Amino acid sequence: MTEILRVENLKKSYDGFLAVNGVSFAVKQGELKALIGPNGAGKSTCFNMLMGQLKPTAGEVFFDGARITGKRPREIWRMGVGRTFQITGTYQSMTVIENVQMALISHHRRLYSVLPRAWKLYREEAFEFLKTVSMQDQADRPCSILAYGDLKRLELAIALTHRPRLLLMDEPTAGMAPTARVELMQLVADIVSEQGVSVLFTEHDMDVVFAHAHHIMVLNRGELIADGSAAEVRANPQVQEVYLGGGTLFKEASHA
Ligand SMILES: Nc1ncnc2c1ncn2[C@@H]1O[C@H](COP(=O)(O)OP(=O)(O)OP(=O)(O)O)[C@@H](O)[C@H]1O
Repeated sequence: MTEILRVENLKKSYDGFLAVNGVSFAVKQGELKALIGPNGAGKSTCFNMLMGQLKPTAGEVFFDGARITGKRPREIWRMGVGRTFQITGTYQSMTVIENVQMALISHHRRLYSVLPRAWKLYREEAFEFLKTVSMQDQADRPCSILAYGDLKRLELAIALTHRPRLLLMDEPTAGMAPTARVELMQLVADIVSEQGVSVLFTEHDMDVVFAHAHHIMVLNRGELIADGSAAEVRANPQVQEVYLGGGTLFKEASHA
């Protein structure tokens, strides 16, 4: 499989404190890969460097073979790296489909020229994206009355309008009920297998991680201590040591 993302010896220092310390890994095309680790391990710092929000202290990031280290977020996004956030960023005053239409208008770079007739544009295309996340029945509902899980699905549809080849998802299921979490990640897994998009996600819910990720990376105190299949990661003594306190990894591992 082709590599879509390559990270080499990435480091981030905050006033001398190495929050990310020499992290190297790759994400392949069509891969659903998780980055896990205890609180403060450096996951968000890592993500923010991949997306251009933070400048690395050292190291390199390549997307589809092109060096993207130090590029601005918008430039990286334009190249085909999408992102979803922990806090959803939809326009509450608009309907579901209008939010997707707005994203499509932005994708086609037509924001200012089309505003007077914006609500007629890309409606059919927007509807197709809503179908991808099974929200076509909610197209004309205002976003302000959506359930949280539906907002997350809408956010996913919005991220897909930019046709990313790599999607970075920072705790996609945070704040959701357990059943809704598994459903959302099943949807992401379906999109990965149907569209060949790659997804890298951080997640605290081990049910979600071990049920869906093709490969799992474990970060601890800024260093990558494991990168492999679910079975390999569970069997890793260093990972076991890190998770022994919370025990979450092993609770889920026992009925997988
Ligand atoms: N702007 C900052 N200035 C100084 N230290 C920071 C800054 N941002 C993060 N840190 C520290 O860097 C370390 C890694 O933080 P980071 O938020 O990347 O971890 P995380 O794995 O995403 O944690 P969580 O799972 O709690 O979100 C932590 O010790 C944190 O306190």
